[in-house]
Amino acid sequence: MTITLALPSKGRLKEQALDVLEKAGLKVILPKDQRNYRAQVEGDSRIDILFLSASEIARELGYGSVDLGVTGEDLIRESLSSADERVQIEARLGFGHADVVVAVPEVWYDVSTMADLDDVAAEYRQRHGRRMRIATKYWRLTQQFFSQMHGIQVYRIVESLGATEGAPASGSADIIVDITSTGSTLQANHLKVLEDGIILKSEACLVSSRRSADPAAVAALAQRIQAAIAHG
Ligand SMILES: Nc1ncnc2c1ncn2[C@@H]1O[C@H](COP(=O)(O)OP(=O)(O)OP(=O)(O)O)[C@@H](O)[C@H]1O
Ligand SMILES: O=P(O)(O)OC[C@H]1O[C@H](OP(=O)(O)OP(=O)(O)O)[C@H](O)[C@@H]1O
Repeated sequence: MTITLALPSKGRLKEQALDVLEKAGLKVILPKDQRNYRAQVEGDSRIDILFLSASEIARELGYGSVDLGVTGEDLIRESLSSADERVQIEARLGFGHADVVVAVPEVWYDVSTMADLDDVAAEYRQRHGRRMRIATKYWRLTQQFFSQMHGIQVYRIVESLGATEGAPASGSADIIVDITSTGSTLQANHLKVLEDGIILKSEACLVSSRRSADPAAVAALAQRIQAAIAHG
């Protein structure tokens, strides 16, 4: 039986994911044709490597169609309901660090906490004739954080698939929930993170599916990678 291990096909997580595997003695033989999304590990035919986008990896782990994968924790928690019942985080990999945060315009001088934002949201309709709008691609994390954790119910999510930080200035939303690492994109767009507005501190993780057909083999492979990380 083979194990399917999914790796990011592009973007910021790809190279470091390959490096981690190499440290564990798993050298991925990259296909000559960049559009071929399958690969093998040198000297080990029991592992099938599949290159997918980081968010697809999260979804496929949830379905159980891949056994093990490397992706951001933000994408795991956003893409899967009851994530902990469907997947297990086997290791935090020490790269791809980024926080999912609530940010508001810097000029909202009276707003520095979620409690302040709750006050604003409550008054918003009266003042502006509509609900406060939040631009994000993180629907699930936003709803959990606002509604369940902070009891804020009066808002509307405006889906944003890119350049989210530009939404308040362009007028398509009032505030945002997005990922930040250096903070420079927020700063350039005159947005500030609320003091208690960190929803999730994310990093790249090695994640296993709880629906795998061969849990013992998956656990053994995960452990091999964990051991390599532990030994630097
Ligand atoms: N500065 C950053 N901005 C965005 N994502 C970051 C940053 N630093 C680390 N990450 C992590 O990288 C992930 C995005 O990875 P990548 O850029 O490869 O994906 P993508 O091309 O946006 O993926 P997809 O096509 O699946 O949406 C984020 O979800 C997060 O876990
Ligand atoms: O805090 P910072 O270091 O400024 O990083 C945060 C920004 O980086 C990402 O966008 P990116 O430009 O990489 O494009 P993306 O939307 O395709 O991820 C992310 O969506 C933020 O906008």
